[in-house]
Amino acid sequence: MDKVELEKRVEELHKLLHEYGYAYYVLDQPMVPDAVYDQYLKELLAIEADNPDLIFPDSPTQRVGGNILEGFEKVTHKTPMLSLSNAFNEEDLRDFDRRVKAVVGESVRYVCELKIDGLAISLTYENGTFVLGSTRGDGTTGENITANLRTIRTIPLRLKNDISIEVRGEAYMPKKSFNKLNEEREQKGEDLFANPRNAAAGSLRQLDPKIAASRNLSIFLYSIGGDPEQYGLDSHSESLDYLDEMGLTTNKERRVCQTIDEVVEYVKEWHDKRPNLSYEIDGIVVKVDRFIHQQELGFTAKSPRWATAYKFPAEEVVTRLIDIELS
Ligand SMILES: NC(=O)c1c(N)nc(OC2CCCC2)nc1O[C@@H]1CCC[C@@H]1O
Repeated sequence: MDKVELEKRVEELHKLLHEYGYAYYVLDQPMVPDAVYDQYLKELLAIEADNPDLIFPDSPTQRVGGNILEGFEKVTHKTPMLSLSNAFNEEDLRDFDRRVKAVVGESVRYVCELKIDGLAISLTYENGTFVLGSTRGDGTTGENITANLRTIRTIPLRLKNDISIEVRGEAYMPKKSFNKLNEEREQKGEDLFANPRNAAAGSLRQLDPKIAASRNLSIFLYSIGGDPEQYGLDSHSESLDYLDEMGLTTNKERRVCQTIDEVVEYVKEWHDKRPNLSYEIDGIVVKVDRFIHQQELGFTAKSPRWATAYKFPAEEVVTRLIDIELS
């Protein structure tokens, strides 16, 4: 093939492999057998080996970087990554609802989301390509962990549309991966991670991306940084559907609630269903849905007045650490 035909073939292989990867990792519905995926990947690797100028940052071959970093650069977030006020019981939720209605009136609508117990991160895409990933840090300044985030298969290296957008979410380690990792560490006499959140944070702080790649991390995205209305969106629930359309992963258990009674119902339902989840949650996040209402409510110094986190009590499990000490 001449150069032009090679470029065309590389573009075709990118498109195929991104589509197969999305179906496999995000939808959990493989489109082709692994052997077919591997064969296309091998073809792309061979073309890239002979034509390094055809290696692009969003190539599926560029997920696990080669070199080990010296350290992490600092990243200043364009808009601060806020924290959440807490609610500990039904009364706190109803107080939140009263405070919200005092400002925006009776027609307020909420979105409830599972509160993923992981590490808050930010992803920046330019013209559809993933260019920067960082930790929340202190809310204003985080660490550049792009190389490690590229290894997370549910983070697309290229969006469905060539938009520029910053999105925020929670990177997490599924319970099964956490237990398997601790079993391996126990075999090797290494100290254990206390919980999946620490394991995810520890994995994303590795300077060698190969280690992060081996930890089977995943992610749920839950908000757009900056002004979501620039994408023609009027509410938080719409923005989550928009992220889905872009090929980003959001948590499908979310629910739009027309009243605080429905919110209370959702909280009770997930308090009972929590142990069956394949990942850990530490509560429910309740957000006012319409952006005009969010703007009327505004922020305190560190968290929005239009959102709160209902915290579940710590899960009643005897941790493996105690098991080991007693054995
Ligand atoms: N952990 C979560 O699942 C979660 C969520 N589903 N939604 C938000 O909304 C942000 C945006 C407005 C203020 C907080 N934050 C979440 O986690 C935050 C990140 C930093 C502190 C909380 O853990």
